[in-house]
Amino acid sequence: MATKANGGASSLVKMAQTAILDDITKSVRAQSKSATFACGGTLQVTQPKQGDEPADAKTQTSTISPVQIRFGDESKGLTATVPATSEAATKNLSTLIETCASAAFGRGGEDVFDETYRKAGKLDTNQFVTDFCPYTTGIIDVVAQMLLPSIGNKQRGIKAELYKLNVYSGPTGKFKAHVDTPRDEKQFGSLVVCLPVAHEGGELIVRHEKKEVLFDWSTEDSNAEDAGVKWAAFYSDCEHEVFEVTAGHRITLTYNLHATNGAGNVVGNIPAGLLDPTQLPLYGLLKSALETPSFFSNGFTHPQSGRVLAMPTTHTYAHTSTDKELLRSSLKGADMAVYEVVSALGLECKLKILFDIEHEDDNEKSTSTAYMRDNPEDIYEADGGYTCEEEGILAWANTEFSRDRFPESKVTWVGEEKQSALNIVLPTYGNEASVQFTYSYVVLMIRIPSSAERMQTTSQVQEAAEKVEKREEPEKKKAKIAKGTMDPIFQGIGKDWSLSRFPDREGEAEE
Ligand SMILES: O=C(O)CCC(=O)C(=O)O
Ligand SMILES: [Fe+2]
Repeated sequence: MATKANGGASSLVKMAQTAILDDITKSVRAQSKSATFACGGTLQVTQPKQGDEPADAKTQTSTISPVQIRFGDESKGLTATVPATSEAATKNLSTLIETCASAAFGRGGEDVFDETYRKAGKLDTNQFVTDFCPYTTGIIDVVAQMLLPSIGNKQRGIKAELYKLNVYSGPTGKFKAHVDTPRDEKQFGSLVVCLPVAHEGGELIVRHEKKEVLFDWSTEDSNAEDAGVKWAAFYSDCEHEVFEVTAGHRITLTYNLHATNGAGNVVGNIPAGLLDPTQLPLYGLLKSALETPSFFSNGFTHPQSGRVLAMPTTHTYAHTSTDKELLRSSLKGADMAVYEVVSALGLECKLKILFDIEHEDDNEKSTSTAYMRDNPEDIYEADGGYTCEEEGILAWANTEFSRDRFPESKVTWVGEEKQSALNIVLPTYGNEASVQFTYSYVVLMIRIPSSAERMQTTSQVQEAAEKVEKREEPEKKKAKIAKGTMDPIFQGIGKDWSLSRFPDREGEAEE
């Protein structure tokens, strides 16, 4: 009987445990957002000792030097250093607090001052500078990983924009429940950094659905071991509130967090002007080639005339089976340069994934063929019995094909890596099409129009440019000439290029 009772109790415990685990699993799986809508931490502050070695970039630690805030009118600037460790530092900190104007908040699209709702002081970013940097401290990397989970295998980046310095002072400093107003559609979150200054109360609470997280940064002694720089980041649309500061001063730096494409995902999405492809050495080389009439002059006798340059990439790429956009945006180094340059020159450029498959022919002789595919999963359909008799340049843009199906009259392979590129496929996928990630080289398929087509385009472009130039005022024109004296054609490896680099194989093979 006793055993049975015990058994009953233990199965009840088990049931309860299972229910809790179920809840946890559901909460995690339901939505990443509800599982992690806020995160935070502490950076310990150490006073630099004389003769200290500068921090080693490799050993990123959560320890930082005291934070400095420089403020004040021109030629009357002061520096407040926190934690304040001297009388002079405490005096400057008091001046900083006095300098802060009342902070408003938005209500119905207007800035409102209502101390029952928000009682705080503020400095705008044109009134102070600080040496605190959320990037070098590692905060931004943590936030990116916690709050901006990758889409597919695409990890986005964060632009943290310093917004205000705020002071919530005792006994009644506060900010009642609100959500932050996004300043553009890329703003996804807010970061609050609380400086080591003694205060009581002033907890930050962040709510999402029925969950809430409390950040209590109060400290009696800003030099105490558990003091330090505290931070919290959360999605802007989560309601949050700063409880009353009952004593001391709670001083914060706030940042608006914007999502960016992140390193590794920028190709094809670079904001205008940020990267100038005409400054890349390859630009001059390719531009002067295109301007040379004998460079692939006749093209291919089809309405979609021209020639395709097939350029295997110098790096391998991890890619999912479905997202072609992702593949383009993650091109790196030299491959990225090629893509940006050919796009800047108005050439069409498609990406094909390069696979190498071993076949056994009728005589059991093993051969290997490079297949170019849009989709890694297609490889399984292609393996064995694959024919592509009909395929050719007409379909280059849209269909899969194998390298050996392209006579040199249509496609020219470029790049020294091509042999090894064709031999290397890192088969991280097994024999099941369900495995999502593969690594492979990619081929940049660049369509070079015939020289006639090129000349037409150039003269159209020139005509349009001349028309614009005629309309320009003389001053503007002068400035333009002065700036443009250094033609990119004559820069970098453009100088070394010669026609002999393009043997006249084209002539032989032309149809
Ligand atoms: O100081 C804080 O913890 C939050 C401040 C805040 O919510 C804001 O500035 O919008
Ligand atoms: Fe807020």
